[in-house]
Amino acid sequence: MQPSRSGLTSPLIALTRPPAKLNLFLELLRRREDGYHEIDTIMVPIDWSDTLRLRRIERCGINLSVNWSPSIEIVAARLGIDAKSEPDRFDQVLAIPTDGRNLVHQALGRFLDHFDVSGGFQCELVKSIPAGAGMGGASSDAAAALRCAAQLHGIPLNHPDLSRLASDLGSDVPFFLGIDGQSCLAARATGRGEKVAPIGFSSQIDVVVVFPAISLSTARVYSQATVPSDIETPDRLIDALQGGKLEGIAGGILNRLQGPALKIASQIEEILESMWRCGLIGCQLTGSGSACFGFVPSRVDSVRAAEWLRSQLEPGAIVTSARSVPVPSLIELHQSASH
Ligand SMILES: C[C@](O)(CO)[C@H](O)COP(=O)(O)OP(=O)(O)OC[C@H]1O[C@@H](n2ccc(N)nc2=O)[C@H](O)[C@@H]1O
Ligand SMILES: Nc1ncnc2c1ncn2[C@@H]1O[C@H](COP(=O)(O)OP(=O)(O)OP(=O)(O)O)[C@@H](O)[C@H]1O
Repeated sequence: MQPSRSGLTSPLIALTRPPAKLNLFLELLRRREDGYHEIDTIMVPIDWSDTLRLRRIERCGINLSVNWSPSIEIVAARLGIDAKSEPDRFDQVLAIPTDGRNLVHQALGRFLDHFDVSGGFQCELVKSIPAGAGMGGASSDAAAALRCAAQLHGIPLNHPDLSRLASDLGSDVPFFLGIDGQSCLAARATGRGEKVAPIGFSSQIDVVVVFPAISLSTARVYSQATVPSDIETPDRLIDALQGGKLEGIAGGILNRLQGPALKIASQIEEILESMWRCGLIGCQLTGSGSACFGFVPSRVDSVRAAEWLRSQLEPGAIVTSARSVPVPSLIELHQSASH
């Protein structure tokens, strides 16, 4: 803790903005005995992000608050969900737990146990990334919580135990944690997704992302999927990413979970059709869905395409222009105003 002007100590707040991810490529290699699938996936983080603030407290345990940005009412209105007439749908899409069901709560609990540190954490999470969207929001929040907790306790961010904790929390969490503190704009993940290797790639990618107001369960989508007999590799996509050629990137994408997700939620097909009609290229579902993305050549194009799609799809979907950013997200340290 840092001494304040009054001579008393004032707790530090760690602030970070956990990004969402898009799966540009996702192939299923094998179904394992433990129910997971061996996958080969290429992920890019994007600047559609949540905000997480963490501080140490003397009291044991975790105190987590979750709010939506700009507010739950505004997000619900954009999604066309009415809390009074559709309470179940409202809860399914917008209710985010603040207890041990939240991956941030689990991450911080495991951190406290594993490193056997005293006290607890107070955490404020502001959600912007939709849940059950295939954008890895919960996983990114969990990785951010682990990194902020380590930072506040003076544990090196490349401590190998953090990777183990991340992998135990979920298959997508290690990607957001970063590899040995290196920053990367794209990575290939194998195993069940926990073995992450950065891809040497320095350009930025501009996309439009549409969340169609449906939360899909990752386990359910995987359970409907079939491992193909002809397995594809992401080599063409990796070459195109390294060459910075948009047409090549759009031509190399694949998502083996798109078929099963569309079977569960056929309305995603209409969203993809609108995206193609709008002139986006390489339109595809991300992860286990329900969000979809398409590429554009520049930021100006993504803003323009997002505006047009918004006029067609909102309310009923959230349309956002986004750009690739590096993982892990930066951590800012601030002195808390009160203590
Ligand atoms: C779809 C992706 O987001 C693509 O990046 C990930 O593969 C999912 O990662 P995640 O949300 O972190 O998933 P986990 O929490 O590890 O697993 C949730 C459930 O999804 C299924 N699952 C997940 C990952 C994987 N490689 N194979 C699976 O079959 C399992 O039924 C598992 O019980
Ligand atoms: N921090 C969190 N943010 C959002 N959802 C959370 C969080 N912690 C737990 N959840 C629960 O997890 C589920 C969705 O998680 P998540 O947002 O990771 O799904 P997803 O976007 O489909 O991600 P993935 O790509 O990993 O499958 C919801 O049921 C939600 O209630």
